Amino acid sequence: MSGIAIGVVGCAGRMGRMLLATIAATDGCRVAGGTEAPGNEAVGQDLGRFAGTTDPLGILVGDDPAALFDAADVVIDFTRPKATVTHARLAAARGKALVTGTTGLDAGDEAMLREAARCVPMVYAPNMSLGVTLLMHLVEQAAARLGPDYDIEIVEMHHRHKIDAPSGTALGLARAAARGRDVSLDDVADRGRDGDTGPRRRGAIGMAALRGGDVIGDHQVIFAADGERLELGHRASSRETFARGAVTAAIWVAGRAPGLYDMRDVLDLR
Ligand SMILES: NC(=O)C1=CN([C@@H]2O[C@H](COP(=O)(O)OP(=O)(O)OC[C@H]3O[C@@H](n4cnc5c(N)ncnc54)[C@H](OP(=O)(O)O)[C@@H]3O)[C@@H](O)[C@H]2O)C=CC1
Ligand SMILES: O=C(O)C1=N[C@H](C(=O)O)C[C@H](O)C1
Repeated sequence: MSGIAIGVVGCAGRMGRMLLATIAATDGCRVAGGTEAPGNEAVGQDLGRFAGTTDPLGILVGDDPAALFDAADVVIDFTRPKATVTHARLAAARGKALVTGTTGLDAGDEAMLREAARCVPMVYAPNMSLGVTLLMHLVEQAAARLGPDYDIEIVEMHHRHKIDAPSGTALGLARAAARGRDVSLDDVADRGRDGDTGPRRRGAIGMAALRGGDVIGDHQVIFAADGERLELGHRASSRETFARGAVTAAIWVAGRAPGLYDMRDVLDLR
């Protein structure tokens, strides 16, 4: 069979299903298989059910990620932080490329990803859409030009099922703004205000998270000064935009040198 063989871990999830459908519809690649954790009711069912194809794909959902890594050239992971760390270790052990869009990883999880990426190529990005990748670039430039008289606030809204806050994208945008100002985000982040907060700290980068309904992903970055406000934003109206970015990343990363890449590398926006 021809084309890059792409496996999907977490293939029955919201992004997993969209990824299967996108791989099946994209020239130059094919579905190598998919997994869910042992005990998940999707295990043993035909992948076509989750890809939304009219015909079965003839591949069953598995629960053994090592077998999937062996069958694939690249694996895409949109799961949970601890599962992502396991998958990154497996990628390194099996010598296969990994694309991961999972958010909510802590500093230790990210250190594990960097370690695994010493052995294999890996793309890790909190938002795989072209629009958000460009937005991060624009936010960095705006933050560099406007300086600390412009208070930076980031507002995000997502569906009621989302389990991490602020979103990975909001943190990525905050990091981009901090880069633009040449400061460390850890020193200036203000991740949610409540109660007797006192006045705003000069130079702080604020983040606020809203949750509700079926919102796929809205992000707004506000630069508020005396007399004016600049607002840069993005609204995702379909998960397809993330899936297309992830499949583009999978095709791009296959056969690259080991290293930890992000969507700026994939889309040549460095
Ligand atoms: N970078 C980007 O562009 C985007 C990133 N995301 C991120 O992707 C992640 C997933 O989002 P979403 O698809 O909405 O979430 P879902 O909960 O719908 O999907 C996650 C899937 O992974 C499964 N899973 C959990 N643990 C394992 C494991 N060990 N092995 C295999 N499968 C496992 C879950 O199963 P179970 O339900 O049984 O736990 C579930 O089916 C989140 O972190 C989200 O923030 C989302 C959209 C875009
Ligand atoms: O959980 C989601 O749905 C999304 N998560 C990502 C994030 O945390 O930034 C990206 C996207 O906004 C959808």
